[in-house]
Amino acid sequence: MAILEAIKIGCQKIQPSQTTEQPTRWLWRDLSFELEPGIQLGLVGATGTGKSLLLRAIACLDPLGEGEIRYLDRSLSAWNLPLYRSQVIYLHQRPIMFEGSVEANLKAVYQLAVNSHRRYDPHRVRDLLETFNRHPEFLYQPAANLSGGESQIVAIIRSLQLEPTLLLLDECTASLDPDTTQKVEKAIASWLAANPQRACIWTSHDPQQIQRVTNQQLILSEYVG
Ligand SMILES: Nc1ncnc2c1ncn2[C@@H]1O[C@H](COP(=O)(O)OP(=O)(O)OP(=O)(O)O)[C@@H](O)[C@H]1O
Repeated sequence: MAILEAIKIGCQKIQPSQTTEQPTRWLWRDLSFELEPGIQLGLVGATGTGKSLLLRAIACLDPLGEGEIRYLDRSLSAWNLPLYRSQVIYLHQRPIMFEGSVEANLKAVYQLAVNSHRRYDPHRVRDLLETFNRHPEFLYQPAANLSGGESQIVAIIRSLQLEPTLLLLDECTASLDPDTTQKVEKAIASWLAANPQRACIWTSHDPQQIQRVTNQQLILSEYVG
């Protein structure tokens, strides 16, 4: 069974002004695809073709104009949203950090009701820190002082510790050097290999990265209708 299925989905482009009479323009339309377990799917398309928007629609952060997305054979509208979001995690290029230390940021997600059955696992976090060559003292750094790249690392660890089923990686290595980027790619590959029911979707402005990490690609192009 596919983890995710998109059926004839479409998203309208936001019009510059609500008052002027303009024909509806679609970023993408009639888009259908399936994501099978074990797949790393690359979303490919020029700037502004709606790659982030598609990831955000899958994460239920932006509405679709038409069509349906199904996760584990159930329409997104039928899912309990917090439960869905505990399994399907969207990683933004510029992650939001909460106040407090790195460790406080990693622990904060367990305060959400949907994660209340899970426990913060310091051993798992230590292993993840090692993956990124970070000393355990990194946990005590104030999150407000982190660089863009360090914030991305914390956001990736924050997500991976929750063992999601589907990761939506929106240019998640954009602020990282090549060595750290490689470490992220390895961490994602290990997470994927640990459970055959997992999958992820990448967007990246680096075509070589898309070639390197993904085994399927979906090309988005402007809808001409
Ligand atoms: N909620 C929304 N509904 C419709 N259109 C949107 C919405 N949010 C942003 N847009 C517009 O959709 C277009 C695509 O934006 P998006 O960020 O998804 O592109 P992208 O392919 O990820 O671009 P890039 O490669 O630059 O990251 C932009 O013109 C943006 O203004």
